[in-house]
Amino acid sequence: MQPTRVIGLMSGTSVDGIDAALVEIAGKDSDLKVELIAGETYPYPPQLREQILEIGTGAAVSIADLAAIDDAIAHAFAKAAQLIQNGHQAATLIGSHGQTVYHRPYQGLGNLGYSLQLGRGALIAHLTRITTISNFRTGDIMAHGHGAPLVCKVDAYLLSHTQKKRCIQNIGGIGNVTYLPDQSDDWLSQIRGWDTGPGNSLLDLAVEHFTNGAKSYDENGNWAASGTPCYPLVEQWLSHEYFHLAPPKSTGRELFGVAYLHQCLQDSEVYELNTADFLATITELTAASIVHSYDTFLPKRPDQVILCGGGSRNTYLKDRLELLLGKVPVLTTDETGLSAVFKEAIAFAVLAYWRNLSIPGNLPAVTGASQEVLLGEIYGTYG
Ligand SMILES: Nc1ncnc2c1ncn2[C@@H]1O[C@H](COP(=O)(O)OP(=O)(O)OP(=O)(O)O)[C@@H](O)[C@H]1O
Ligand SMILES: CC(=O)N[C@H]1[C@@H]2OC[C@@H](O2)[C@@H](O)[C@@H]1O[C@H](C)C(=O)O
Repeated sequence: MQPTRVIGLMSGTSVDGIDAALVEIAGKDSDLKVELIAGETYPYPPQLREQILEIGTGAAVSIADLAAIDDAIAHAFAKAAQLIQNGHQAATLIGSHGQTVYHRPYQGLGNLGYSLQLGRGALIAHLTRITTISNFRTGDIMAHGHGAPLVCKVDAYLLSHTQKKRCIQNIGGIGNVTYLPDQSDDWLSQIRGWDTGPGNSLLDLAVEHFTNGAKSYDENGNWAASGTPCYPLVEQWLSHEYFHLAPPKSTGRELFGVAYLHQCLQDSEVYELNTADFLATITELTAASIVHSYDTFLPKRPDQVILCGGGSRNTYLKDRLELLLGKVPVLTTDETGLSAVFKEAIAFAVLAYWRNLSIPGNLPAVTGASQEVLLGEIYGTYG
């Protein structure tokens, strides 16, 4: 069978830009093969980014303005799809995650979750003339799932190991893990995954706060590395109920966003921390919450932790994780041959490919859904 050329498009909770991955996909499950032909991040126009962040923090918006923002995001995604194909053979399918602006996890029967991704697939298909699959989270939510994390089944087929138990840890705005047992009998049913809590979201907001918006992240963690974490504060913050909630669980900037950062700043006042110490303490919270969740919710620590997402570039954060994990080696997916920065975009290309072949994309043991379901709505093109 000829491989299928697919574009995966993703903008995550950091709202730093649109990750586009042009890939060739073949196979279905254990024979799944993905080759990255091109990967690029296209920054949002600054005004659009501001609007997205604003509505994400609960600012009032008229329906007309919401429609305009939805379309502006779809235009930016379509442009990314067109640019990534330059100089390459064209794709026949797009998997577009869209831009999450609101996520309310499942809260029990009668209260399905609600997860809103903007950048409608219908417009992306119209603008690119390529069949586009979007709205990936709704199917799982309909089946009483959280609709997140969704990358776990893709991780299973691209990153599991015959003998090693692995944690694939994404550190985006929010952190999420896929626990992959070694490929013994029944390994698929033992896969777990959940959102670990803040990834870079609080750190990015803190850097923006301290630089009056001049900087949006702590490059390589250099600023935090020049400070010292305040451990009593980390302990205090780790008592947040989210960290103690058993999976399935998911979260977003609604919980670990601006309001939470202000709480952290207030909590830190009694310790009279300087800026670097505060950043070191926030970084420590990210690292400690990840390790705390493994120790609380996994049968035992994995043999390897494999990082992906922009946070895998934060060397100080990686060092802290290594220290807290003791003997467990910490790698990045780049070292296994899968791009750490484009892994999520690649995952949505695979999820679209599966949807097109009518293969379910969710793992009920991860999202809490009552069954496997097809993920994504298909938007074709009209003449
Ligand atoms: N060199 C670097 N040093 C430190 N941090 C970095 C570096 N490069 C990227 N980052 C961090 O990674 C973030 C972007 O990560 P990523 O694109 O994986 O997030 P996302 O996909 O938006 O989020 P999510 O996975 O929650 O949806 C940036 O906001 C920044 O905090
Ligand atoms: C609602 C939403 O967009 N959630 C994202 C977010 O970013 C990281 C974490 O929270 C994760 O659960 C999810 O994205 C990844 C791609 C997922 O669904 O697997």
